Amino acid sequence: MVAPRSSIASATANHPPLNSRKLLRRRAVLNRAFALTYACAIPALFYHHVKTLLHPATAANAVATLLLLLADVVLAFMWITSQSFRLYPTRNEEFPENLEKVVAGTGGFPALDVFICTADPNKEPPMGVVNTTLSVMAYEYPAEKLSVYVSDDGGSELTLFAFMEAARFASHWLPFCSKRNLMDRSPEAYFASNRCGGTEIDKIKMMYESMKERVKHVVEKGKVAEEYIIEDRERRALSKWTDEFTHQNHPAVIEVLLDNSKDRDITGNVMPNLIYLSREKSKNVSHHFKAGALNALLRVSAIITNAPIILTLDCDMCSNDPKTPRRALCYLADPSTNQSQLGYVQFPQRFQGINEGDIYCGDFKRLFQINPTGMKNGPNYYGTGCFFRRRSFFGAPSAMVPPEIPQLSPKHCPKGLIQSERTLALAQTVAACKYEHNTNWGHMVGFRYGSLVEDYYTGLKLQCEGWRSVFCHPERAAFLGNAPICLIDVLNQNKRWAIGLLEVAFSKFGLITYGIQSMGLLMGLSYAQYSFWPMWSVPITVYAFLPQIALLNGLSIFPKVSEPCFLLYIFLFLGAYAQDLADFILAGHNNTLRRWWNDQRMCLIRGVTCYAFGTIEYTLKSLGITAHGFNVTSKVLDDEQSKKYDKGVFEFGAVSPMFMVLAAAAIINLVSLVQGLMVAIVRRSGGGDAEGLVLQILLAGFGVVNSWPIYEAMFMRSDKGRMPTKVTLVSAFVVSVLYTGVSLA
Ligand SMILES: O=c1ccn([C@@H]2O[C@H](COP(=O)(O)OP(=O)(O)O[C@H]3O[C@H](CO)[C@@H](O)[C@H](O)[C@H]3O)[C@@H](O)[C@H]2O)c(=O)[nH]1
Ligand SMILES: [Mn+2]
Repeated sequence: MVAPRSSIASATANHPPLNSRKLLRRRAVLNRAFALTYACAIPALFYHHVKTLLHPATAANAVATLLLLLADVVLAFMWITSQSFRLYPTRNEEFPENLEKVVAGTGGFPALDVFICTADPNKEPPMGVVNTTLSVMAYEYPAEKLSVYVSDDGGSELTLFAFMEAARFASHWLPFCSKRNLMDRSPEAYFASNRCGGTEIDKIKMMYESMKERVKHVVEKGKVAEEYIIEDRERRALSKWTDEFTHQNHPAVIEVLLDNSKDRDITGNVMPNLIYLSREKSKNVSHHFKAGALNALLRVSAIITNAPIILTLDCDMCSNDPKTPRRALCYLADPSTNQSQLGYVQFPQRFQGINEGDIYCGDFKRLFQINPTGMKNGPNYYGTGCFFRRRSFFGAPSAMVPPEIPQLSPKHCPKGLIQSERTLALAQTVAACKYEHNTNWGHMVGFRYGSLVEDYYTGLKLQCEGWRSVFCHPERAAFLGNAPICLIDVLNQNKRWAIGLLEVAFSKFGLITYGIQSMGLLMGLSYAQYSFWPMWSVPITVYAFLPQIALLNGLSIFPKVSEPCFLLYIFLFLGAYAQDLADFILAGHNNTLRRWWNDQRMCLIRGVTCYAFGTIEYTLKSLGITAHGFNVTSKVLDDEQSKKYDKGVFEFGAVSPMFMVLAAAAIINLVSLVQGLMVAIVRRSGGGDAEGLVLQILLAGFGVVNSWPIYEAMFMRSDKGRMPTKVTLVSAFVVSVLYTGVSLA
């Protein structure tokens, strides 16, 4: 990529520009000035802590200061690493209208292989996967260059059946989309916007509904009934599901559902390839979750089409703009950028169906939209919505690591029909579960193994090898996915991320020194910010409990109002919050104050729940005590839950230890606020002063305001989503034990 100096457009004498990259100067200057000021305040805080530690008033004060010091060290570390996202804020722009002219000179559009992963027909309804698939098959891209591969880790005949139906429907749907020049090319999204009228629309809508009905029926029955099977080849494919076939133990299944060398849509036009793959599974062989699925896709697609460009998608990430591949090519096919180093183009994860206030921070704006604009060598990989150069999976830009057989090399040109016996037999071999034994797959080649966040880990390794990336963030979302709408699902997803990030943090590649050496200071810090992300649990937990317990005991642990350090605390707190708010508002897309407030609340909630529990689970796993897997997030939309979510009501309902800690934090903040205010009033009326308690009272007040939905769920609601009584009782008990324990000490 071009260096981020000022605005640089990619035009040369020979062709019009395809992209430009602009440094946001004013924002950069403001961020840098603020960073400098803040950086002076942090040592002052540590000076204050050390001074207190050297002359503590009581033993309790010494312990409290030590814990505060620990919390503040982590906060300072997080602050330093987060600056790496703020010093070079940039904005990229693409000019897809110029693309055709440019690629015409270089042999036309490159072939594109799309990978879609699904893992469980119960949590990921096949109709959802079908919609994602249809939306990308309908891309405005030469159909003879486009192949869509669906990986089914659930090994489910139900999913295969849904795709047989989808292949038939596609022959009507694709010409319908291009004739009407639709933007929404996922049928569900298109019909949901209620466009009725016109016999043609009614006809195709009926066709879609009847397909949906059949798939729904088959999924409900859990079996494909004979009457649903139309062609012989479908019967043959489905007959692979014998009694011995289970999702953990089965041979590889590869079905070419559409073949662009012969299949045509109803208007006689070529259709893209559509290939179903369920890699071989055996209980005794580790399959490396999604990374394993993607590597199987890399190999099988290499044998069949071997396109130089690859798009990876999660099963719920529908295309929302048919021109997206062209946008990605504005970078990947730009003759004026340094082609030999650009590894991937990442689009942000954006979501549909988020409620108005975004109560669970489903948007993850900082992670998916704000931070990537500031990463110097380009964003990390987010697992979905990312266009890769196939070559980037085979070693550094300058030193290719060849695969074990030449047919898998990115340089290889597959010959012959994609359905020839030889091709399919080789594809079957590379989809075998033992195929990777004694090869470089997962380590030097392909998506990387060893972390539950295979996306983050793979991006890190690619960038360490010298690949660069680009963040492409058009106004209209390129893809739209589903965010979980139930608090426990959100927390479990984030817990999985926390565990995966720690797996990277404590590997050789997670070391900050390694990152800095390979990618430079700022990129090293950016990646460190993420891999140590779960450490947020330390300061958040300390600040959620410690000052409050001290307040309950009338113990002052922060400076008095009249001391200069009081202002220091106020500046550090308000400064960080104000900057976060400014970043949020400037990022656009539903940037309301309310959303920001809910976003910061979720940070606090995650701090005492999933980050803390993720750290514990990671530790237990490292000690060999427990094991953990990839717990797929449910994409099923329960009607009642959706309604509640749309109203912005928090959903607790589950008896989870995470909720116990959360409830305990909420209770202790409330109780300590009340007690603190009473103590302050008593002291003042007795002629004394309560200046030393002011910061603690303010903090408890902040905790209480943030905990409002938790109090409601504990004391004011009677619906299924309220906090289970058991959780409330256990946490109240924990708080009283803490209180008595500390007051006795
Ligand atoms: O063994 C597995 C497990 C998962 N998946 C697929 O992986 C995708 C992501 O799974 P999901 O449960 O939706 O996880 P999220 O936490 O929502 O996903 C985020 O985090 C993951 C890493 O934990 C990344 O892989 C994703 O791209 C990223 O969107 C889905 O399409 C699954 O079907 C598989 O193919 N095989
Ligand atoms: Mn997901």
